[in-house]
Amino acid sequence: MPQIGGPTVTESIITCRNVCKIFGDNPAKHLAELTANPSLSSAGYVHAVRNVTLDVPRGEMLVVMGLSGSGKSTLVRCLSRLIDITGGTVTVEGRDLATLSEAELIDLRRRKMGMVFQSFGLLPHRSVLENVAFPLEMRGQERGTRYARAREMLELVGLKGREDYFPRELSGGQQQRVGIARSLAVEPDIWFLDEPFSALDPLIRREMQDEFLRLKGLMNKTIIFITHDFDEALRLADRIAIMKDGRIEQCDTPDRIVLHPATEYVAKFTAEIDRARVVRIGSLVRPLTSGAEGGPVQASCTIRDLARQLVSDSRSHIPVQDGKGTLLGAFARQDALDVLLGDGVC
Ligand SMILES: Nc1ncnc2c1ncn2[C@@H]1O[C@H](COP(=O)(O)OP(=O)(O)OP(=O)(O)O)[C@@H](O)[C@H]1O
Repeated sequence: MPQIGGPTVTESIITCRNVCKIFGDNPAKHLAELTANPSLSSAGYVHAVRNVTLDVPRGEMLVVMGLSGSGKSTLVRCLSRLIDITGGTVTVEGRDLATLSEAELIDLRRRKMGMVFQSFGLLPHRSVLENVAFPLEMRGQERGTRYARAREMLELVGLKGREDYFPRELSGGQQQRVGIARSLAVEPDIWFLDEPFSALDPLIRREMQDEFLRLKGLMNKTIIFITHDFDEALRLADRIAIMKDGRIEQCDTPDRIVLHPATEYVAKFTAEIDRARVVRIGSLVRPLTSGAEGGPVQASCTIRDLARQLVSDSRSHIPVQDGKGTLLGAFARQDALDVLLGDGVC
């Protein structure tokens, strides 16, 4: 079955193997004892991340979702070693983060990673312009170049004219936009974004989403993005990882998450989604049947896009082609109608 909208390059930039993060007095000792005796009580400890195994291909937009407290922020902090993991391994471009010295880690973050977290982390005694230019200063860029780039980014996030303000003079949403501008300024290979748009008003939020999609398309960035907003996730994600109690319940394309939920929890979590808006025709493609004739439809269309045609087209099987006009197979009109009408999982 073809994957629609997924990354084209499959080399992993980040890999996690059995990653655990336990908060408490002596988490490493507790993990070792727990491994020897799984029925041991964990009273006094919080298992924020449990046995997460994950490969993030270069260029992927991975969206992490889950209820509050499910471990999203902790997992993302483990991926950049902002916090040390208790068990397992995290590698970035093949380098095990646990083996890096503090200096190597800082260098890796500076050259490769950008981060936007819920707390904005702005420097209070520097102006907005200086805040955005700060990571470029750390990279040794000369003043004129870094200020020009910072101004460009501030305009992008709608803060032109506020360059000389201090963070305390801005609203929460504006401060968040400064944080986003700062992370965009360095064009990192890997972006970690923890609910970056949550304080933005809907119009700016959509513009920022578009900007992310544009940059991602242009530069093959890897983006790991936490959100509570399913619409945002569906707009942005190549894959969505759904977390519960520190575990990843399912990590899959939006199509597969809604059509084939791996667990009851994922089915419940996604129950309210209008599947016809998410599922692309490409995910229903089967080998061509002899009955599939006539004009093909595009694999990238959602079922909602084709609703009108599905109702009036009398063909039982309709051919499907990709963006280059190559015939991929056909889909059964009844399968698409089932999704459109909210009946059963295909
Ligand atoms: N520094 C810490 N010390 C102790 N417990 C922590 C710490 N940081 C996180 N936790 C706990 O780990 C669990 C996962 O927290 P985390 O912040 O990763 O969840 P989340 O899914 O990102 O939540 P939210 O959506 O509310 O941001 C929670 O039970 C939280 O209380």
